Amino acid sequence: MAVVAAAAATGSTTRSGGGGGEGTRSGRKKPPPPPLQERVPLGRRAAWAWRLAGLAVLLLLLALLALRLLRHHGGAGGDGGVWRVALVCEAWFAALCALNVSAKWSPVRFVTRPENLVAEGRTPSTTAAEYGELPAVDMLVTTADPALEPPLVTVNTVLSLLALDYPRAGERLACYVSDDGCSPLTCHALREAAGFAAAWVPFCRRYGVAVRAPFRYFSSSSSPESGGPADRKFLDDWTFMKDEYDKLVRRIKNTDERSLLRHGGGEFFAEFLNVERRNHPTIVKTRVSAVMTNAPIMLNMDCDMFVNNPQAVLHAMCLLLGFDDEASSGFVQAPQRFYDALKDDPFGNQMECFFKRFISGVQGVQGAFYAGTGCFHRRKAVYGVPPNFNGAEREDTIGSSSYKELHTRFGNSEELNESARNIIWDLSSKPMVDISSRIEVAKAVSACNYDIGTCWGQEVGWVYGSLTEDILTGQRIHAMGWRSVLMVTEPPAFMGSAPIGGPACLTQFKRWATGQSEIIISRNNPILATMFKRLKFRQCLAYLIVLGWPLRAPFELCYGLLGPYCILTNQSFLPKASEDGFSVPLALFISYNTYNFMEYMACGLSARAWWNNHRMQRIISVSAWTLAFLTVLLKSLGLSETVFEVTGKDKSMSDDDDNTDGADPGRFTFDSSPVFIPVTALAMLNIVAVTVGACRVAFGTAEGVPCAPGIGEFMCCGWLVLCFFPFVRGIVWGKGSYGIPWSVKLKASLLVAMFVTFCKTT
Ligand SMILES: O=c1ccn([C@@H]2O[C@H](COP(=O)(O)OP(=O)(O)O[C@H]3O[C@H](CO)[C@@H](O)[C@H](O)[C@H]3O)[C@@H](O)[C@H]2O)c(=O)[nH]1
Repeated sequence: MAVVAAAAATGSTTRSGGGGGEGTRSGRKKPPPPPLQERVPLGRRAAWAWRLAGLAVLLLLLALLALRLLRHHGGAGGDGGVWRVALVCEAWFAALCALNVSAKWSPVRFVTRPENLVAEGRTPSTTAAEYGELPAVDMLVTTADPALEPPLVTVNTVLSLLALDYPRAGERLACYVSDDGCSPLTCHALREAAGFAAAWVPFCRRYGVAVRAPFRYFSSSSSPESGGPADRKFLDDWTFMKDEYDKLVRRIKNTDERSLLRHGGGEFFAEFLNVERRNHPTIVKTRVSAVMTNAPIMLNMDCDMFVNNPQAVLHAMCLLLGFDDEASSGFVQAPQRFYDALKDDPFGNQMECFFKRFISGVQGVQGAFYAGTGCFHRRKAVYGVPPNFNGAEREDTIGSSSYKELHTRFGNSEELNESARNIIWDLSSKPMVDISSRIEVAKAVSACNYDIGTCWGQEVGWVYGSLTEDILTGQRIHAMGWRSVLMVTEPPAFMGSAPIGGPACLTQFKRWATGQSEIIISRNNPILATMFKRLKFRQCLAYLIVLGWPLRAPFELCYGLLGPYCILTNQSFLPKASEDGFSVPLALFISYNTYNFMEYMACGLSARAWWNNHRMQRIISVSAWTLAFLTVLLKSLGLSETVFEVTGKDKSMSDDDDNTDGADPGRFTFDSSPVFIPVTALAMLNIVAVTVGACRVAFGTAEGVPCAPGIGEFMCCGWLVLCFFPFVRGIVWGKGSYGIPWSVKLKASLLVAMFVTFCKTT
């Protein structure tokens, strides 16, 4: 792992201590300060309408379960076996639905008032001192692979962070970049960017630039809007900055990695070159920044997430400082938003409805989940300190039990222990005169074996043991008794790139699901955290929904197989149209989809976005979640290991010629990965089943064999064929990356043949 520590905006290498104060307070009586945030619950009527709609779907699911229990022989044409399988799957769906109703029961949002951070009577544009003592923030950017994450992407993120609006930003904001790829190119690019930042940051602040990632700023208009002589200076500055940025881009692109290695990649890079790459989040995000700047607040960013709202930190401060009780905001998470997002979310990965409906609901319980990027943490929460920890334990003198405890928790570095003590007991640290004097200490604490015999990775720092370390770490913070807040701003605080294309999207979903299953089967699962710690019961239920994604795979797969199985074996698992019970599954199908559709409408999304997300849910559960489920099963048997496959970021930024392939970026693409086999097989199977069923309807009666499956089974198969349409197209007429490779088709056909044989023998 390589670490580059970049001093903040003005290039200053000094900073004051990170006092976590809530502004200066004088002794004389003053009216209460204006609020920094406002809690806005959903209107009563709207809230009840959603609750009742959710309950209606749940009741219909329960009615279907009751129907199955009453008619356990499966009605006409059923052998009872398929009804029992359907009963188990539907019981699972009902449980999930109940969890969802609970999670969305009391949605809340918070409105932030950064203008009130300024002392009364002043305008937001006044000098830094008028903001009082706002806490320092360490901003931590991670990158891992210079090929998948071009250095220019990281550079833009860093530049946008350095240019944030914050009082005394030069002293109070520090930016760290960790590179698990140990790339000299990334290191070199950052050093080049540091020079550019010296001009870029003042330019952004002087002209109030809205988006401070240069690639976005300069791409939004080919020339600045100017209205006359008054803008002449701006025009000159703009042209200068554009030229400088173009030069920076050229310098970064034209750098040859070998020559960098020959001539040495810079002293910081050399210093950290030998540090092992593993468990980057805890090592770099917490330990290195702790011994250097030790800000009480930490902002975590993926390398492709640039600042889209220059006041993002001020908004976050409203939520970190604006509650009477610090426990209300252990961390503040901004929703993930994506720039140049494809229209109507064809890959179902923009998660707008998820954040607006589900996370807003969870916010009414114990708070938003930690989503890995765009999150402001209190450092003490990351250190595993419970909220309002008071100082009965303040005996921090050498030799006392708390001193020994610090060593056990944080390891043997005196500097790290001192910084931890300052954070835990809210003491202000001495100003850091020269952060470069801490290089040796930083190297010592960044060693992977520094963890041994300490609580790092378990009770302190980011938690090890899952590919989704973000959810796990957030859950641990909640289990300490902290709450969290979703920070919704206009414009959105941060923006990143969402992967496009089938392989990248399904790989990401598979990785997430693998990490989630790792949590659920471990001793870190939310049920234990509720039983033995302070995770609220309903928050635990909300965690179970998300962590249980991969566990849904076997149920969805079984349910998806029931339709074809019944048609192929001439049975039914749903009541016939002529039977009384038919109205129950029909009403369920209509009400579930209407409820879901209305959620998308309420979020201001299109009908197409709803359909794309619905379709992708079916595809993901059968493909990515099924594979994740199997991966974790093999891992728990000791037969395989899980690996973090990094998501490719926006290459168009650094590789202009690379983007010629994407004629239709919204169209599903394929490769020979095993993740495509299950859906391909299921798509084929459903087509076979519908064809066989149609033949039986047409010719079966003439031969005296009545057709047992009814309209329900045909609808199930037809619906799945519609959901899997991108695969059907890929099987039948897709060309190049739009077509499913023969190897996948062959393996899928083999599975279909096996299933049909199985149907024949039963
Ligand atoms: O060994 C590694 C692997 C990844 N990363 C960085 O981690 C971040 C997230 O990786 P990415 O491949 O972009 O994963 P995503 O699925 O897009 O990220 C989401 O999911 C991750 C796992 O839950 C979280 O860590 C992220 O913050 C969250 O945005 C990126 O900046 C990477 O450079 C490393 O630093 N070291």
